[in-house]
Amino acid sequence: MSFSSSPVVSLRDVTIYQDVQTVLSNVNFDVEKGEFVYLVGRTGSGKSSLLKTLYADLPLQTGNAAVAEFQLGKLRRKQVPFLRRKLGIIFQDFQLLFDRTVAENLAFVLKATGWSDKSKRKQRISEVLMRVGLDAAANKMPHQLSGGEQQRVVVARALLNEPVILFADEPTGNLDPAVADGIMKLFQEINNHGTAVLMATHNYEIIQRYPQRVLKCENGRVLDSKVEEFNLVNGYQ
Ligand SMILES: Nc1ncnc2c1ncn2[C@@H]1O[C@H](COP(=O)(O)OP(=O)(O)OP(=O)(O)O)[C@@H](O)[C@H]1O
Repeated sequence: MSFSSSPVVSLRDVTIYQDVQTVLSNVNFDVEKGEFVYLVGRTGSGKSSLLKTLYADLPLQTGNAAVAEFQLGKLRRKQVPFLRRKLGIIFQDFQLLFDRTVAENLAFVLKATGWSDKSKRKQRISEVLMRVGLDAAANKMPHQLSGGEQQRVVVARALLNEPVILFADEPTGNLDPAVADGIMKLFQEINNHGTAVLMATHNYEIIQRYPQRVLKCENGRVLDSKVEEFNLVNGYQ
């Protein structure tokens, strides 16, 4: 049995590309188990490209990176679903299936990730919906829910397989401040239960209200508040 304490994310001398364009270079950082880290930077600075590389949507071409104990440089296409099962991924646009109920949206993911027992699926769906405060919404269609409630369903979906880390790209982007705050509280609670979070955001107020370590994409580099001081304020446009 192994009780590994290796970081959930570890990058060494990584270059992030979009096609042949270099977006970020010399990227070096770790995210430890249970850590909460923000990712900031102006629009186009490379936040989404970095996240996409971490969940193997963009290939790792240069440097070494490990995520949830998978070496990204050596990852074959057929291994990608196994990596993704260890991750929770949350986008700004909700990407729910609008022709299915909330429970069916969640069941779809469970079936695709090997949950063959129907009663276990049902049980897990009710657990995650309870966790995000939406246990009464299982049989509703997504369009019957508010934007904030839809985002909670997305968070519930990301929690289905008990991920070691949540990657969230602007999860509060389209939400009004009070609803965004509710989503942040949910993230904090999930983090307090041991899931690491790496969250890209343009929302300076949220970082002020819930201060955590910050990684900042700037001029093709990633700065880390853990190792150096930098100006936070100009990373949000
Ligand atoms: N699919 C793509 N094909 C080619 N270039 C892309 C693609 N997506 C992004 N880029 C380019 O890569 C660079 C980084 O973009 P990225 O989306 O990672 O930035 P970001 O920091 O997430 O921006 P935003 O805050 O606006 O989401 C930009 O120059 C962008 O134009």
